[in-house]
Amino acid sequence: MPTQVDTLLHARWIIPVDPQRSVLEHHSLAIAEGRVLAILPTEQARTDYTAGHTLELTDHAIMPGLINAHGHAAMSLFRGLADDLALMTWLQEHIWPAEGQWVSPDFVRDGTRLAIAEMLKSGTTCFSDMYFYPDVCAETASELKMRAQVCCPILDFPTPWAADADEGIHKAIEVHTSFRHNPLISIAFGPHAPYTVSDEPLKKIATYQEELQIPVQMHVHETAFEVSEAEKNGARPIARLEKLGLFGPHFQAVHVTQVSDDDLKTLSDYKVSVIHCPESNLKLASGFCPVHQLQQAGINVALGTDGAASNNDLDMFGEMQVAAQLAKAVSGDAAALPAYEAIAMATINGAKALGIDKITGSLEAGKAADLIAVDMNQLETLPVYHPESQLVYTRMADKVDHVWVNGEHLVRSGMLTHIDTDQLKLKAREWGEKIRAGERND
Ligand SMILES: CSC[C@H]1O[C@@H](n2cnc3c(O)ncnc32)[C@H](O)[C@@H]1O
Ligand SMILES: [Zn+2]
Repeated sequence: MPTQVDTLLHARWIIPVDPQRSVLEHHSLAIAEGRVLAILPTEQARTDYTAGHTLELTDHAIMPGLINAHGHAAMSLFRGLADDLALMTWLQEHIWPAEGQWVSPDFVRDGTRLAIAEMLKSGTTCFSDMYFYPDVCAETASELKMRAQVCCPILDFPTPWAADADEGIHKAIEVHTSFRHNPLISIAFGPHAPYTVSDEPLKKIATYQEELQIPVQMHVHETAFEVSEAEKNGARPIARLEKLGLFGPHFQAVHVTQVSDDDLKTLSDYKVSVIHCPESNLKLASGFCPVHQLQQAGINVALGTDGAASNNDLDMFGEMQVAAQLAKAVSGDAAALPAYEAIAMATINGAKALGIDKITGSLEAGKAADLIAVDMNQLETLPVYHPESQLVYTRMADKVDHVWVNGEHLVRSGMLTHIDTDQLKLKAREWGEKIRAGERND
């Protein structure tokens, strides 16, 4: 008797992102109760399983859903507001004033919805966020059935979310408590950067991290300016964070464009993950993350888009392509970051960084059914010798036909099944008009 499952997918290729780096041809994937039940040859699957829903994906590659390991989802409403500027000018003269004027729970809800729709449609099934009103972000992700790590912002100075760092820490613990039992959401501390959070709150975060097992994500060594200014005050940020007791496998260092030999050893010794955001680093002229060097030191490197205000999209396929190309240019080695490794960075390495690799990040029996099907039957993808290469080196975000998160079919034939995109566009235009006119109506 064949086993009854919820969904059966017969695919031309499956890229499970397993340690063997296998690409399976003419295989099928069975989904039951939100999880991957089995991956097996299609011929066998047709006799072993029956399903409520069956899809013949004859021209498709199935792979794990992409994990966007760093971003600021609600900033999608600031997309294109301030372009062609260096990080500190962009932040201090444009973005922080705009955030002071516009950020509210409604702004975060509308911006996060817009971002989630964009991410899902382009194959992202899990994102990490760091923004004000993280409770609203977590609620929105959960409502839209998207997996997320939500990092609660902590800064020394007043923001729309908290008066100071102590209040930020206190509120982070409250948000952690509220979402502790949500299967799609995990909560992290989000101390913004070494130059915006002083030693005392950082020590408190280290203590609470250990006690409550809450991960920590922070912008670290984003620019040479950040590092040289910190050195004038006594220490490089990585050395300072180590001394404050913040480092461990739970720590996610975003950007890391500057690394000395000592920095490299510290990150590797403490098993810190690095989140590489190549497009944002290029656009803000922040520097180049030495991915090849980090990987050779055994450091886990994941990928993120950063916010749409510094990118200007949330397309993880684009991020894989730029990461692979940039690694070759920076190291002078065309073998640096081959396509397969770019895919691993955008999937299993992201899951490892976020501490959810037992749940997602690869296609294995027992893991959540977080996966995507990409149409390879396109003028710019044919013929297909190595599907991984096509997925990384050509434009693929608009070829994502199907997306499942936790077994829920959220994108079907390129269309979001549960989100009204016309409504989202209307809201985005309304915010754009208000922000352009500079008028606030609460
Ligand atoms: C703590 S809430 C997030 C805070 O970070 C700002 N931000 C967005 N992108 C970057 C970046 O690349 N480096 C540093 N800070 C960034 C965002 O505007 C919020 O204020
Ligand atoms: Zn960022």
